[in-house]
Amino acid sequence: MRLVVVGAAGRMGRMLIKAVAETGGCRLVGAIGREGSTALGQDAGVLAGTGPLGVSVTDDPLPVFAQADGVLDFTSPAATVSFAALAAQARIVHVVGTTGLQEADFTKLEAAARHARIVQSGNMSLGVNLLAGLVRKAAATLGEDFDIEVLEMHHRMKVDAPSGTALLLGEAAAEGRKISLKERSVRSRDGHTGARHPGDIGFATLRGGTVVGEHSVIFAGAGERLELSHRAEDRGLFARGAVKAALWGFDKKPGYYTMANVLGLDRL
Ligand SMILES: NC(=O)C1=CN([C@@H]2O[C@H](COP(=O)(O)OP(=O)(O)OC[C@H]3O[C@@H](n4cnc5c(N)ncnc54)[C@H](OP(=O)(O)O)[C@@H]3O)[C@@H](O)[C@H]2O)C=CC1
Ligand SMILES: O=C(O)C1=N[C@H](C(=O)O)C[C@H](O)C1
Repeated sequence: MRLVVVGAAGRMGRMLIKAVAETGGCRLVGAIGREGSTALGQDAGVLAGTGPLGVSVTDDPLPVFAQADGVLDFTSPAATVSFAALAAQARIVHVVGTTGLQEADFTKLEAAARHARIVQSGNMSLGVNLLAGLVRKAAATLGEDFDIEVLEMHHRMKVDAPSGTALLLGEAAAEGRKISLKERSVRSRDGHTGARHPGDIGFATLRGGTVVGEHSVIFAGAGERLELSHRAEDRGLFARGAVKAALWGFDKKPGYYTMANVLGLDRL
Protein backbone atom coordinates (compact mmCIF):
# COMPACT_ATOMS: atom_id res chain seq x y z
CA MET A 1 0.00 0.00 0.00
CA ARG A 2 1.41 3.41 -0.98
CA LEU A 3 1.20 5.75 2.02
CA VAL A 4 1.74 9.45 2.65
CA VAL A 5 2.53 10.94 6.06
CA VAL A 6 1.32 14.51 6.63
CA GLY A 7 2.77 16.56 9.48
CA ALA A 8 5.96 14.63 8.75
CA ALA A 9 8.17 16.67 11.10
CA GLY A 10 5.89 16.29 14.12
CA ARG A 11 6.32 13.92 17.08
CA MET A 12 3.80 11.51 15.55
CA GLY A 13 4.80 12.27 11.94
CA ARG A 14 8.30 10.90 12.52
CA MET A 15 6.90 7.82 14.29
CA LEU A 16 4.53 7.22 11.37
CA ILE A 17 7.36 7.38 8.80
CA LYS A 18 9.26 4.78 10.84
CA ALA A 19 6.18 2.55 11.21
CA VAL A 20 5.49 2.65 7.45
CA ALA A 21 9.14 1.82 6.68
CA GLU A 22 9.02 -1.14 9.10
CA THR A 23 5.69 -2.62 7.94
CA GLY A 24 5.64 -5.24 5.19
CA GLY A 25 3.21 -4.46 2.36
CA CYS A 26 3.57 -0.67 2.85
CA ARG A 27 5.71 1.89 1.08
CA LEU A 28 6.21 5.55 1.90
CA VAL A 29 5.48 7.59 -1.24
CA GLY A 30 5.14 11.05 0.27
CA ALA A 31 5.84 13.19 3.30
CA ILE A 32 4.14 16.54 3.77
CA GLY A 33 5.34 19.38 5.99
CA ARG A 34 3.91 22.79 6.65
CA GLU A 35 4.75 25.64 4.28
CA GLY A 36 7.98 27.27 5.50
CA SER A 37 8.95 24.29 7.69
CA THR A 38 12.69 23.67 8.04
CA ALA A 39 11.97 19.99 7.23
CA LEU A 40 11.05 20.77 3.60
CA GLY A 41 13.48 19.11 1.17
CA GLN A 42 14.84 16.71 3.81
CA ASP A 43 14.69 12.95 3.26
CA ALA A 44 11.75 11.66 5.33
CA GLY A 45 13.71 8.62 6.52
CA VAL A 46 16.60 10.76 7.73
CA LEU A 47 14.10 13.01 9.52
CA ALA A 48 12.58 9.96 11.24
CA GLY A 49 15.95 8.40 12.06
CA THR A 50 15.49 5.28 9.92
CA GLY A 51 18.08 6.12 7.23
CA PRO A 52 17.30 7.50 3.73
CA LEU A 53 14.01 6.42 2.12
CA GLY A 54 14.32 8.46 -1.09
CA VAL A 55 11.22 10.56 -0.27
CA SER A 56 11.69 14.31 0.26
CA VAL A 57 9.39 16.33 2.50
CA THR A 58 7.25 18.73 0.45
CA ASP A 59 4.50 21.26 1.22
CA ASP A 60 2.43 20.40 -1.88
CA PRO A 61 0.03 17.53 -1.03
CA LEU A 62 -2.04 17.40 -4.24
CA PRO A 63 0.39 15.58 -6.60
CA VAL A 64 1.50 13.32 -3.73
CA PHE A 65 -2.07 12.26 -2.82
CA ALA A 66 -2.74 11.50 -6.50
CA GLN A 67 -0.03 8.79 -6.41
CA ALA A 68 -1.07 7.25 -3.08
CA ASP A 69 -3.53 4.73 -1.63
CA GLY A 70 -3.68 6.30 1.81
CA VAL A 71 -2.65 9.18 4.06
CA LEU A 72 -1.73 9.10 7.75
CA ASP A 73 -2.67 12.35 9.46
CA PHE A 74 -1.75 13.42 13.00
CA THR A 75 -1.61 17.20 12.59
CA SER A 76 -4.08 19.93 13.66
CA PRO A 77 -7.88 20.20 13.19
CA ALA A 78 -7.65 22.86 10.44
CA ALA A 79 -5.02 20.87 8.51
CA THR A 80 -6.97 17.62 8.89
CA VAL A 81 -10.14 19.13 7.48
CA SER A 82 -8.27 20.36 4.40
CA PHE A 83 -6.42 17.03 3.96
CA ALA A 84 -9.80 15.22 4.17
CA ALA A 85 -11.09 17.19 1.18
CA LEU A 86 -7.96 16.25 -0.80
CA ALA A 87 -8.22 12.58 0.25
CA ALA A 88 -11.85 12.58 -0.94
CA GLN A 89 -10.77 14.07 -4.27
CA ALA A 90 -8.10 11.36 -4.64
CA ARG A 91 -10.55 8.63 -3.39
CA ILE A 92 -8.00 7.27 -0.91
CA VAL A 93 -7.90 6.11 2.73
CA HIS A 94 -7.51 8.92 5.26
CA VAL A 95 -6.43 7.82 8.75
CA VAL A 96 -7.16 10.67 11.18
CA GLY A 97 -5.40 10.65 14.55
CA THR A 98 -5.63 14.41 15.08
CA THR A 99 -7.48 15.40 18.26
CA GLY A 100 -9.15 18.65 19.33
CA LEU A 101 -11.66 18.31 16.46
CA GLN A 102 -14.88 20.32 16.99
CA GLU A 103 -18.41 19.50 15.84
CA ALA A 104 -18.00 21.56 12.64
CA ASP A 105 -14.80 19.64 11.82
CA PHE A 106 -16.56 16.28 12.27
CA THR A 107 -19.31 17.46 9.90
CA LYS A 108 -16.68 18.21 7.24
CA LEU A 109 -14.96 14.85 7.78
CA GLU A 110 -18.31 13.08 7.40
CA ALA A 111 -18.89 14.93 4.12
CA ALA A 112 -15.43 13.90 2.88
CA ALA A 113 -16.23 10.28 3.84
CA ARG A 114 -18.73 10.15 0.98
CA HIS A 115 -15.67 9.63 -1.27
CA ALA A 116 -12.76 8.83 1.04
CA ARG A 117 -12.45 5.94 3.48
CA ILE A 118 -11.90 7.81 6.74
CA VAL A 119 -10.71 5.94 9.82
CA GLN A 120 -10.78 8.37 12.75
CA SER A 121 -9.97 7.76 16.40
CA GLY A 122 -8.73 9.77 19.38
CA ASN A 123 -6.51 6.80 20.14
CA MET A 124 -5.14 4.17 17.74
CA SER A 125 -4.04 1.65 20.39
CA LEU A 126 -5.64 -1.73 20.97
CA GLY A 127 -5.57 -1.20 24.74
CA VAL A 128 -7.57 2.04 24.74
CA ASN A 129 -10.17 0.74 22.29
CA LEU A 130 -10.64 -2.37 24.43
CA LEU A 131 -10.82 -0.11 27.50
CA ALA A 132 -13.64 1.87 25.85
CA GLY A 133 -15.67 -1.36 25.56
CA LEU A 134 -15.02 -2.18 29.22
CA VAL A 135 -16.01 1.36 30.28
CA ARG A 136 -19.27 1.11 28.30
CA LYS A 137 -20.09 -2.17 30.04
CA ALA A 138 -19.14 -0.87 33.52
CA ALA A 139 -21.21 2.30 33.04
CA ALA A 140 -24.25 0.26 31.95
CA THR A 141 -23.83 -2.16 34.85
CA LEU A 142 -23.14 0.28 37.68
CA GLY A 143 -25.77 2.96 36.98
CA GLU A 144 -26.01 6.48 38.41
CA ASP A 145 -25.09 5.51 41.99
CA PHE A 146 -21.51 5.50 40.73
CA ASP A 147 -20.05 8.89 39.76
CA ILE A 148 -17.90 8.79 36.61
CA GLU A 149 -14.70 10.86 36.36
CA VAL A 150 -12.21 10.67 33.50
CA LEU A 151 -8.62 11.60 34.41
CA GLU A 152 -5.82 12.07 31.90
CA MET A 153 -2.17 13.12 31.89
CA HIS A 154 0.01 14.07 28.91
CA HIS A 155 3.33 15.74 28.11
CA ARG A 156 3.80 19.49 28.48
CA MET A 157 3.60 20.15 24.68
CA LYS A 158 0.03 18.86 24.22
CA VAL A 159 -2.23 21.67 22.98
CA ASP A 160 -5.80 20.29 23.36
CA ALA A 161 -7.83 19.31 26.43
CA PRO A 162 -9.51 17.09 27.35
CA SER A 163 -7.52 14.63 25.25
CA GLY A 164 -9.19 12.85 22.34
CA THR A 165 -8.89 9.62 24.32
CA ALA A 166 -10.56 11.12 27.40
CA LEU A 167 -13.48 12.21 25.20
CA LEU A 168 -13.63 8.77 23.54
CA LEU A 169 -13.79 7.14 26.99
CA GLY A 170 -16.36 9.71 28.15
CA GLU A 171 -18.49 8.88 25.07
CA ALA A 172 -18.23 5.16 25.88
CA ALA A 173 -19.41 5.83 29.45
CA ALA A 174 -22.29 7.99 28.17
CA GLU A 175 -23.32 5.27 25.70
CA GLY A 176 -23.31 2.74 28.54
CA ARG A 177 -25.55 5.06 30.57
CA LYS A 178 -27.68 5.91 27.51
CA ILE A 179 -27.15 9.65 28.05
CA SER A 180 -25.72 12.44 25.88
CA LEU A 181 -22.11 13.28 26.80
CA LYS A 182 -22.59 16.79 25.41
CA GLU A 183 -25.41 17.45 27.89
CA ARG A 184 -23.83 15.80 30.92
CA SER A 185 -20.09 16.47 30.74
CA VAL A 186 -18.29 18.74 33.22
CA ARG A 187 -14.99 19.77 31.66
CA SER A 188 -13.58 21.86 34.54
CA ARG A 189 -14.31 22.88 38.14
CA ASP A 190 -13.16 26.00 39.93
CA GLY A 191 -14.42 27.96 42.94
CA HIS A 192 -17.71 27.27 44.74
CA THR A 193 -19.07 24.71 42.32
CA GLY A 194 -21.76 23.25 44.57
CA ALA A 195 -22.20 19.52 45.04
CA ARG A 196 -21.74 17.14 42.14
CA HIS A 197 -24.87 16.56 40.03
CA PRO A 198 -25.78 12.87 39.90
CA GLY A 199 -25.19 11.43 36.45
CA ASP A 200 -22.60 13.99 35.32
CA ILE A 201 -19.41 12.75 33.66
CA GLY A 202 -16.41 14.77 34.88
CA PHE A 203 -13.05 15.36 33.20
CA ALA A 204 -9.74 16.29 34.81
CA THR A 205 -6.61 17.19 32.85
CA LEU A 206 -2.97 17.05 33.94
CA ARG A 207 -0.05 18.27 31.77
CA GLY A 208 3.66 17.88 32.43
CA GLY A 209 7.01 16.46 31.43
CA THR A 210 7.21 13.82 28.74
CA VAL A 211 4.20 11.63 29.65
CA VAL A 212 3.10 9.81 26.46
CA GLY A 213 -0.53 9.35 27.55
CA GLU A 214 -2.29 8.07 30.69
CA HIS A 215 -6.03 7.68 31.16
CA SER A 216 -8.23 6.45 34.01
CA VAL A 217 -11.98 6.17 34.23
CA ILE A 218 -13.06 6.20 37.86
CA PHE A 219 -16.43 4.88 38.99
CA ALA A 220 -16.86 6.25 42.53
CA GLY A 221 -19.70 4.74 44.53
CA ALA A 222 -20.67 4.70 48.21
CA GLY A 223 -17.79 2.99 49.98
CA GLU A 224 -16.14 1.54 46.89
CA ARG A 225 -14.33 2.73 43.77
CA LEU A 226 -13.59 1.00 40.49
CA GLU A 227 -10.77 2.38 38.30
CA LEU A 228 -10.06 1.30 34.72
CA SER A 229 -6.76 2.61 33.38
CA HIS A 230 -4.43 2.62 30.39
CA ARG A 231 -0.83 3.80 30.16
CA ALA A 232 0.86 4.34 26.80
CA GLU A 233 4.63 3.93 27.11
CA ASP A 234 5.71 4.62 23.52
CA ARG A 235 4.22 6.69 20.66
CA GLY A 236 5.17 3.90 18.24
CA LEU A 237 2.04 2.17 19.53
CA PHE A 238 -0.22 4.82 17.96
CA ALA A 239 1.79 4.86 14.73
CA ARG A 240 1.56 1.08 14.28
CA GLY A 241 -2.19 1.30 14.96
CA ALA A 242 -2.54 3.97 12.27
CA VAL A 243 -0.70 1.84 9.68
CA LYS A 244 -2.94 -1.10 10.61
CA ALA A 245 -6.00 1.15 10.08
CA ALA A 246 -4.75 2.18 6.62
CA LEU A 247 -4.19 -1.44 5.56
CA TRP A 248 -7.66 -2.36 6.88
CA GLY A 249 -9.24 0.52 4.95
CA PHE A 250 -7.59 -0.40 1.65
CA ASP A 251 -10.46 -2.55 0.31
CA LYS A 252 -13.35 -0.88 2.16
CA LYS A 253 -16.11 1.24 0.62
CA PRO A 254 -16.03 5.02 1.16
CA GLY A 255 -17.33 5.78 4.65
CA TYR A 256 -16.56 6.93 8.18
CA TYR A 257 -14.93 4.24 10.30
CA THR A 258 -13.32 4.08 13.73
CA MET A 259 -10.51 2.08 15.28
CA ALA A 260 -13.14 -0.12 16.96
CA ASN A 261 -14.19 -1.21 13.42
CA VAL A 262 -10.56 -1.93 12.50
CA LEU A 263 -9.95 -3.97 15.64
CA GLY A 264 -13.29 -5.81 15.53
CA LEU A 265 -14.31 -4.29 18.88
CA ASP A 266 -17.41 -2.46 17.60
CA ARG A 267 -19.84 -4.92 19.21
CA LEU A 268 -18.06 -5.08 22.57
N1 LIG B 1 -5.15 9.30 17.80
C1 LIG B 1 -4.00 8.95 18.39
O1 LIG B 1 -3.72 7.75 18.65
C2 LIG B 1 -3.00 10.02 18.70
C3 LIG B 1 -3.28 11.30 18.39
N2 LIG B 1 -2.35 12.29 18.56
C4 LIG B 1 -2.73 13.60 18.06
O2 LIG B 1 -1.99 13.88 16.88
C5 LIG B 1 -1.81 15.28 16.73
C6 LIG B 1 -0.34 15.60 16.54
O3 LIG B 1 0.37 15.28 17.71
P1 LIG B 1 1.96 15.50 17.80
O4 LIG B 1 2.64 14.75 16.71
O5 LIG B 1 2.32 15.24 19.20
O6 LIG B 1 2.04 17.07 17.52
P2 LIG B 1 3.20 17.90 16.77
O7 LIG B 1 2.90 19.33 17.01
O8 LIG B 1 4.53 17.36 17.15
O9 LIG B 1 2.97 17.53 15.23
C7 LIG B 1 1.99 18.08 14.41
C8 LIG B 1 2.64 18.32 13.07
O10 LIG B 1 1.65 18.69 12.13
C9 LIG B 1 2.20 19.74 11.35
N3 LIG B 1 1.17 20.51 10.67
C10 LIG B 1 0.24 21.34 11.21
N4 LIG B 1 -0.50 21.89 10.23
C11 LIG B 1 0.01 21.41 9.05
C12 LIG B 1 -0.31 21.63 7.68
N5 LIG B 1 -1.29 22.45 7.32
N6 LIG B 1 0.41 20.99 6.74
C13 LIG B 1 1.40 20.15 7.09
N7 LIG B 1 1.76 19.91 8.37
C14 LIG B 1 1.06 20.54 9.33
C15 LIG B 1 2.99 20.56 12.34
O11 LIG B 1 3.90 21.40 11.67
P3 LIG B 1 4.60 22.64 12.48
O12 LIG B 1 5.47 21.98 13.49
O13 LIG B 1 5.35 23.33 11.40
O14 LIG B 1 3.48 23.42 13.06
C16 LIG B 1 3.68 19.45 13.13
O15 LIG B 1 4.86 19.03 12.51
C17 LIG B 1 -2.44 15.91 17.99
O16 LIG B 1 -3.76 16.30 17.70
C18 LIG B 1 -2.43 14.76 18.99
O17 LIG B 1 -3.38 14.89 20.01
C19 LIG B 1 -1.13 12.03 19.06
C20 LIG B 1 -0.80 10.76 19.43
C21 LIG B 1 -1.70 9.64 19.28
O1 LIG C 1 -1.16 14.47 22.00
C1 LIG C 1 -0.78 13.34 22.35
O2 LIG C 1 0.39 13.09 22.62
C2 LIG C 1 -1.78 12.26 22.41
N1 LIG C 1 -2.97 12.52 21.94
C3 LIG C 1 -4.07 11.62 21.87
C4 LIG C 1 -5.21 12.15 22.69
O3 LIG C 1 -5.50 13.35 22.64
O4 LIG C 1 -5.86 11.34 23.40
C5 LIG C 1 -3.69 10.19 22.10
C6 LIG C 1 -2.56 9.95 23.05
O5 LIG C 1 -3.04 9.94 24.36
C7 LIG C 1 -1.40 10.91 22.87
